Amino acid sequence: MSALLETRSLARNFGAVTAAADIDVTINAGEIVGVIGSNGAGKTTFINMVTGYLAPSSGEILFKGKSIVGKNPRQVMRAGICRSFQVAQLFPELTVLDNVLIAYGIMKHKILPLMSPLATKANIQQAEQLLEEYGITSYMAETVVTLPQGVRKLLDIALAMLRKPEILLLDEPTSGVAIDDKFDLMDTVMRAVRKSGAAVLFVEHDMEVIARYSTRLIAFYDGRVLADGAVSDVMNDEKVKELVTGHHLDIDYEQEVQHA
Ligand SMILES: Nc1ncnc2c1ncn2[C@@H]1O[C@H](COP(=O)(O)OP(=O)(O)OP(=O)(O)O)[C@@H](O)[C@H]1O
Repeated sequence: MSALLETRSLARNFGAVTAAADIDVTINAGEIVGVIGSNGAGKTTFINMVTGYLAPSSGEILFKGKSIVGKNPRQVMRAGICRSFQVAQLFPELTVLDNVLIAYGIMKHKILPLMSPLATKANIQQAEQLLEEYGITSYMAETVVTLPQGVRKLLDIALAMLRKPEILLLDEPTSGVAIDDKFDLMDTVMRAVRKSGAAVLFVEHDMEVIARYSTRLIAFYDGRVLADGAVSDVMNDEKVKELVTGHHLDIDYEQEVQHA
């Protein structure tokens, strides 16, 4: 079976700073790949390169066997790779409904159709369905700026899922979300992901979230892949413990994964 996404010797420098070096990562259909790494390890740089927001200095990115290096973010998105951001990319002064309608408008017409109305009955119905799937219908009339962080994150991810991507890349989906709400948010996202069949790569600092939802784990350190494999193997890797997670954690990763 050929990989859905494959990077080969992917690298990116910013002047003298090596943000990514020699990154060989493969994602297969249906995988839920967690990514960990301390601040500055290169996780966002990796996502930015794969989604066309940042040009690699060298290396290759293959999606279903074809190079996507040089494609812009919109082309990558249309090809089937969508993403969310550490800080949700939404129109903060507009309502949740308006944000969804604009996303639909851009998706259907490629550019925002200024002359044709977005708020048609059919579009609103579709938007309501989407918001219902993510459990945020009650926020429909609220402006984004007033939303709790978890709802913003869900909305951002819901909009990324609109295009029915084959791969969804999530950059810290639970950052800034209250501890009690993290699992609810991830349960909602994973339910939608399972329904769509998309593969997921998600960057996450919360090890309990990683342990519960990942089917595989990659640890980044200093712009490189330090370890890649089964969650329990990576978490028990001595280098990962020393350089990424520290020795203090006491989570039974086997148990967590089995019960996710
Ligand atoms: N636009 C940029 N210009 C200069 N240096 C950058 C730029 N973007 C990232 N870097 C540097 O590249 C390295 C990797 O950064 P990156 O944001 O990918 O790390 P990260 O693992 O996502 O960190 P965090 O967990 O803090 O988000 C860091 O040293 C960072 O300072």
